[in-house]
Parts: sequence; structure tokens; C-alpha cells
Amino acid sequence: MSELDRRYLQELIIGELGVTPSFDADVEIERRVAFLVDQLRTSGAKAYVLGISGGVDSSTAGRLCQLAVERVRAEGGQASFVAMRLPYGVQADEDDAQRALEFIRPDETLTVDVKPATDALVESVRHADLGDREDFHSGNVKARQRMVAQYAVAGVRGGLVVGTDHAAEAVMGFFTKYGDGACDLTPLAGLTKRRVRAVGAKLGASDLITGKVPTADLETGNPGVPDELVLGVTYDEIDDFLEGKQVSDKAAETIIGYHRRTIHKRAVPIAP
Ligand SMILES: Nc1ncnc2c1ncn2[C@@H]1O[C@H](COP(=O)(O)OP(=O)(O)OC[C@H]2O[C@@H]([n+]3cccc(C(=O)O)c3)[C@H](O)[C@@H]2O)[C@@H](O)[C@H]1O
Ligand SMILES: Nc1ncnc2c1ncn2[C@@H]1O[C@H](COP(=O)(O)OP(=O)(O)OP(=O)(O)O)[C@@H](O)[C@H]1O
Ligand SMILES: [Mg+2]
Repeated sequence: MSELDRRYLQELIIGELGVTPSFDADVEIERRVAFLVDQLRTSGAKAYVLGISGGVDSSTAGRLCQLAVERVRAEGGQASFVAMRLPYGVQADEDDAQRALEFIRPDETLTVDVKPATDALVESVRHADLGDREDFHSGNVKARQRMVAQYAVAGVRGGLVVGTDHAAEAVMGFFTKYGDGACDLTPLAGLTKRRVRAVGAKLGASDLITGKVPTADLETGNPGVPDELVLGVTYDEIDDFLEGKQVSDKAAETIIGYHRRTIHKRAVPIAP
């Protein structure tokens, strides 16, 4: 790919994902809290529901949700935030999840163990032959069971399900389709990973939260695999690419390759 083609694709992707040239954490916090307040008003929903893993994305999105519902209540409205712990059995980094909850201070915390539902479903499809990547496929089932649990609670509470997708994850299509990718709104949209961290820090998250190594944490036999190891590119490189900076040929080609292969994940279902 020529330098010119690559630069062109980089600009197209930046535009598609809505990454802004400049960034101010205070401005972004206000804009995103206002967005969350507005979505409650226009939808008539009474709650936000979001899974809290202990990672920086859900910690940051969760605190934004809590601030939004508090603002609605301060203005005489009715709204609450339901943080959901969704471990698969016992989560190896449960301490991090508890630290995230202490930071968010949600109105309510609900815990649903996704292990029984995940195991039952995996057992039921075993005759389809899960092959040698059973742990990988089961991981996507876990992510989808989390989605089911969140929608169940949203239905009961008259709430909306919040997603944590942001530009650095979106460009790589690094989420489970109709799993963590399924949600009603994405308050972190357009942010690079370092900008998510900066927003989290500005909201008061400790270094332990903002500096936590990103992980999808989906494999039972191998907890906490760093995203960067799976992707073969660092978040710094992804962020630089999305912020219009020069990155190595290898990094640019990796990112553009992921983006192309995951177009279907960012689109509405294909129709004739
Ligand atoms: N061209 C195409 N047009 C329309 N649909 C297409 C398609 N190619 C595949 N598909 C569909 O998409 C499916 C594959 O997508 P999907 O089921 O998502 O599965 P897949 O992309 O293979 O796996 C999900 C990846 O996201 C990672 N992940 C998941 C959850 C959270 C996080 C995180 O960062 O925290 C990361 C996970 O570690 C894994 O690497 C196929 O089974 C097929 O149904
Ligand atoms: N164990 C879990 N409990 C509750 N929610 C979870 C759990 N694992 C994943 N999720 C949900 O799925 C989302 C996607 O996971 P992802 O790993 O991308 O985000 P994160 O863990 O918040 O941050 P990071 O990407 O830095 O690890 C999370 O933000 C969270 O909403
Ligand atoms: Mg994570």
C-alpha cells in the first residue's frame, strides 16, 4: 500500500469513528454527561444499566452514568444507575472490580454469575463440534450472556443498556458481535484509549484503574490475556493512528487490516 493510500484510509477511519483533532477531558466529561442526561429525557427511560469489569472503560463509563442520573434527580427527574457485576464464577481480578465500584459509587449494584448460563449453552452446542478453540468460542458466549443479563435488568427497570465501545476498540472490531458490542448507547464513542484514561483520571479514578492492563478476559483457562498481545499492536499505536499521527508501516497495516475484516461488526445487519 502506498503512503498516500494509507494516509487516505487513516483519514477516512478517523472521520468514520469521530475522533476529534483536539481533546480536553473537562469538555468531554460535560459533553458526555449532558448526552446521557438528554438520552434519559428523550427516551423516557428511568435507568442506565452497565456491566462493571474492573477495567478502565467500564469504570469511566460507569462514573459518567452515575453523574448523569444524579444530575437528572437534582433537576427533579427520576433516574438511577445499576452497576452489574457479571463474573464467570469467581473473577481472578475481583479486587479490581470492587475498586471500580468504589470509584463509581453506583446507586445500585447487582451481581449475576454468567457461568451457569454459559456452561449450559456451551454444553448444548457441543454436538456441533466446538473444535480446538472451545475456550475462545465459549468466551464469546460469556460476552453474550452478559448482554442477556443486562437487557433482562434494563427491561425490568425501564432502563437502557450502556456500551463501552470507543474508537480504539471500534477500529479493531475488538468486541463480541451482539455481546459487549450490543447496547443502546455508547457514551465513550470517538475516544481513543488514552483519552478514555484521561477522562477516567479527571473523574477521579486512581492510577490502578486508569493504568490497568486492558483485557477482554474471556478465556477460562487463561485469565487476563492483555488485548495488545492478541492484537499484535499497542493501544499507543492505535491511538496515534486515530489521532492522525505517523505510525510504523507494520502498525498501520495491522490496524487497517483489522478495520477491513471487521466492517460487518460496525454495520447494521446485511440486507438484500
Ligand atoms: N463478513 C461478514 N459479514 C457479516 N457477518 C460476519 C462476517 N464475518 C463474520 N461474521 C459474523 O461475525 C461472527 C464473528 O464475530 P464475533 O462473534 O464477535 O467473534 P470474533 O470476532 O471471532 O471474536 C471476538 C473477538 O473480540 C474480542 N473481544 C470480545 C469481547 C470483548 C473484548 C474486549 O476488548 O474486551 C474483546 C475477543 O477476544 C475476540 O478476539 C461470525 O461468527 C459471523 O457470525
Ligand atoms: N466480568 C465482567 N463483569 C461485568 N461486566 C463485564 C465483565 N467483563 C466484561 N464486561 C463488560 O464488557 C465490556 C467490554 O469489556 P472490555 O474489556 O472492553 O472493557 P473494560 O474491561 O471495561 O476495559 P478494558 O478494555 O481496559 O479491559 C466492559 O466494559 C463491561 O461493560
Ligand atoms: Mg476488560
